[in-house]
Amino acid sequence: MRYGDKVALDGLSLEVARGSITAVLGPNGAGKTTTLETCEGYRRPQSGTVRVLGLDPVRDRRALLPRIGVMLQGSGAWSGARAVEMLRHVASLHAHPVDVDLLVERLGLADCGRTPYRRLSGGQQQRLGLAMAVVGRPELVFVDEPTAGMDPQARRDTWALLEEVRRDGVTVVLTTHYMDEAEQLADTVHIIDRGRLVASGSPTELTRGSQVSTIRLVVTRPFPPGAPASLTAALGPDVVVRLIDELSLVVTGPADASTLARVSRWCEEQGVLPESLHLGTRSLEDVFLDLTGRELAV
Ligand SMILES: Nc1ncnc2c1ncn2[C@@H]1O[C@H](COP(=O)(O)OP(=O)(O)OP(=O)(O)O)[C@@H](O)[C@H]1O
Repeated sequence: MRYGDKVALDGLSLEVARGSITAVLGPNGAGKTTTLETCEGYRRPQSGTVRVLGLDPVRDRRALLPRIGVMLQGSGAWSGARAVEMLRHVASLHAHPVDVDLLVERLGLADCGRTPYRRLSGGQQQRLGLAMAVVGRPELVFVDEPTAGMDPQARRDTWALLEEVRRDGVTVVLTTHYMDEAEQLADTVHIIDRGRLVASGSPTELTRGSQVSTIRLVVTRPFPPGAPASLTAALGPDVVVRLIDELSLVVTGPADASTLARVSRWCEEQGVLPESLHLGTRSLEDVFLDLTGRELAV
């Protein structure tokens, strides 16, 4: 898939199993939205084949549309319409919509039901967009960055709703650049970078099979200058110390109990107070870093 000379998707090949939640994970500009828009029939690829529920999304658009739900980035709603009014209207276009009041309640939109769309907060607009995508009981729903801009509680509510949708037998394809979202929700994750597929599998498949684990250290006050170098010197050459921000860093390597004890001793010597010290396995973010040499969060 190209935009003029710009290659947005390059030989991307992936499948989605019915009834699953599939996450397309990648940094900004990786090609996630283009992938969804191509599946939704908004874009026709210059080469390659796309089938959605066995149909060609461009040629068979009329047959496909009633069977899929789409949540676009930025929703596509009318700015003056009231939230619940708009949802009722979308529901009325479908043969067997879900109960609008229940959906409104479920997504915490009851308090802002009479608010015009343009006055909703970013998170409320996102939730309304999701409600409009699922209200028609689609077989398959595409959701683009469902929790972008939401506070932690709204994110968890959205995750719960997407899991509920999946329990009802609906296939969910979502894009995200939050690895915790993919880890939490997805049965299968496709990691894409610069328009190419770099890895596919369940979160467990992608993160296991390695002796490498991770220590995350969060401190209460900014690290002293030169902290990564001095911690590396204290831990030896087998580990990699990455400063995430002025209050947190990640140690990757044979992160066992003795490394944990040495990190803790280093904190004492440096006069920094740990807020948390967490030993875990590799995250999807680490997998992405291994595969591409770059951070996922950009
Ligand atoms: N209409 C367009 N015209 C030209 N280039 C485009 C257009 N839409 C996207 N691109 C480019 O194609 C590439 C893929 O963009 P896309 O929006 O699919 O990425 P994304 O992974 O969804 O990013 P984000 O997380 O920022 O939404 C990017 O380099 C982007 O700049």
